[in-house]
Amino acid sequence: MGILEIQNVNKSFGGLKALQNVNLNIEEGTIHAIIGPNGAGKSTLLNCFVGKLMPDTGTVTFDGHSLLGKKPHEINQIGVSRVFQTPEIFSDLSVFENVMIPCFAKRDGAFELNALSRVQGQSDIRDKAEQMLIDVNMIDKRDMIASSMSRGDKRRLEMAMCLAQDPKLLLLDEPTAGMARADTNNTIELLAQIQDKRHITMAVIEHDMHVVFSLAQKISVLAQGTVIVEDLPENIKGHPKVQEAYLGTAH
Ligand SMILES: Nc1ncnc2c1ncn2[C@@H]1O[C@H](COP(=O)(O)OP(=O)(O)OP(=O)(O)O)[C@@H](O)[C@H]1O
Repeated sequence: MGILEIQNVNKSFGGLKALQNVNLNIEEGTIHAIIGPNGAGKSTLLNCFVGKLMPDTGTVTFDGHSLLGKKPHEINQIGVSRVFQTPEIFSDLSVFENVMIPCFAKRDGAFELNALSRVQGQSDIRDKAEQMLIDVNMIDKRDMIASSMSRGDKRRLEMAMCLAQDPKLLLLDEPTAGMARADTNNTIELLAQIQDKRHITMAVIEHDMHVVFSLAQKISVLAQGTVIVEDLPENIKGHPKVQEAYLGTAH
């Protein structure tokens, strides 16, 4: 039994079959990479996990709950958080203020912009925000303004904001896209550290094979809307079907 189970998912856009009979199981506590050439259907699949797209047929079940028909915020509340290519942070706020926002939202079920002004005395929120920053090794940067940080540090901050929601599953959509090598390595280290410490399940869509093979414990390869291979990383590299899928589309 996986924490996320996808069965027989199909999705077409007009005459284009973007997903065809997709089956995928993500085991609890693992990092599972979803790879494949451009246009293979990776983002379409991810969008079916977060309530952005409704499959035409099939089921998507997370921790025993069907995700189909649920709104993105409802999916988030049952424990699924998504990390985008560009870190989603509040640029004008400090690192610490950024992390307090999801702490309030988790505690109160919603966040009001004026909540930050009445943070004095809210020691539970402050303690939690501090812990999140310690967990991502950013406590020394708590007073920095978010916009002034490197891409890798912005990613680190965004991860602290995600962790504040106490997710059971993190969906990462090309988390190192456009990063310099140093920031990419920094992000790999961070994700490995988080998984090691918190055993959060992660599904990662990624083109950078250095990232994929550094992190993934299981890899599903999508091509033309179908999962062509699902296996351990050591069996993926030389797999003839994978090589065929990537021929001419090397990244
Ligand atoms: N909203 C849409 N309307 C029409 N076609 C779409 C839509 N979204 C995706 N597609 C098509 O579905 C197919 C799969 O696209 P998708 O973005 O899921 O692939 P991908 O594997 O994420 O690609 P990439 O690695 O380039 O991001 C592509 O042919 C794409 O053009």
